[in-house]
Amino acid sequence: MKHWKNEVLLDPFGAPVSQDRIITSFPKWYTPDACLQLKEHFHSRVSTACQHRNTGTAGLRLSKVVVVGDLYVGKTSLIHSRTSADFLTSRRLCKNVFDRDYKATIGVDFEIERFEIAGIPYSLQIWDTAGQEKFKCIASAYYRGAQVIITAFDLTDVQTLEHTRQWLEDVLRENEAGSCFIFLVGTKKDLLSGAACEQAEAEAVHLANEMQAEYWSVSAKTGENVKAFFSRVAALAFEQSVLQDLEKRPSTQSQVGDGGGDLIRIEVPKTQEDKRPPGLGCC
Ligand SMILES: Nc1nc2c(ncn2[C@@H]2O[C@H](COP(=O)(O)OP(=O)(O)OP(=O)(O)O)[C@@H](O)[C@H]2O)c(=O)[nH]1
Ligand SMILES: [Mg+2]
Repeated sequence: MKHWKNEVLLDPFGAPVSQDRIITSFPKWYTPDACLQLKEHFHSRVSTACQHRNTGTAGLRLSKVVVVGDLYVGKTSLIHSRTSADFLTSRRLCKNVFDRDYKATIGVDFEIERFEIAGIPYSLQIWDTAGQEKFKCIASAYYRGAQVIITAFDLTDVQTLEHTRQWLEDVLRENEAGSCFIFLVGTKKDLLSGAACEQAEAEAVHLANEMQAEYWSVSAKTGENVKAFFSRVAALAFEQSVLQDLEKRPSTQSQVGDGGGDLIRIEVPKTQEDKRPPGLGCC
């Protein structure tokens, strides 16, 4: 059983999240050719636990997301971007401001992104790392305890795609094998179209399968797929957290109830299939 090393509990009575961070149904993948899970609904045990407000500490926890990739690929812009057709005025995912000029990240930075998933508050702690070689040793000190790894590359620069393999290896070295959800994200989709875009995506999907990663193409400039992508990340991480919380309860039987009145008891299956880390080979 994995316990997230950076586990931090949040105030359950924080301010409500904005409407667009409310996730009620399981968000879909970008392409079925490179996705972590092809299902369209939350796991039945997770749905039941959410309905009965019996998600344990999962709803109070921060899940760590580490974003890596070459310099200038657009990691910071992706983290801060939200859907908007206006590059200048688009509200950022976390900060609600936008700066079109390049400002290299120095070492690391992080943002907390709050969601409400199936009625339960849930937060991602998104670590934005520097792509510049000279900051690598600082950034790598923060790789440990990642539940999600996002390896980003620039769709217009094939070299940055080739480097994602090394970035992933570096993060995986600091984490338990098979314990992380891995995403490969092609950025700056607005700069490519037609055959060039299809070609870049095909190469990325191929690599994503080798990396056992889920593939997404996004644009921080137009906001295309940004919200859908982070919703997908949040939902997968949330579901895994709830399932782990249910599993780590004292017996193999979990109580599902609202803390008062009658309780329904459900069997928590303990099959090999059930224990497999959901980040790998689920398609
Ligand atoms: N056209 C376009 N430009 C983008 C997009 N995303 C980022 N950029 C630009 O790409 C440049 C680099 O973006 P950053 O987000 O700072 O890149 P980074 O990966 O964080 O770079 P480091 O912090 O040095 O590792 C900036 O000038 C952004 O405005 C995008 O979706 N489309
Ligand atoms: Mg940056």
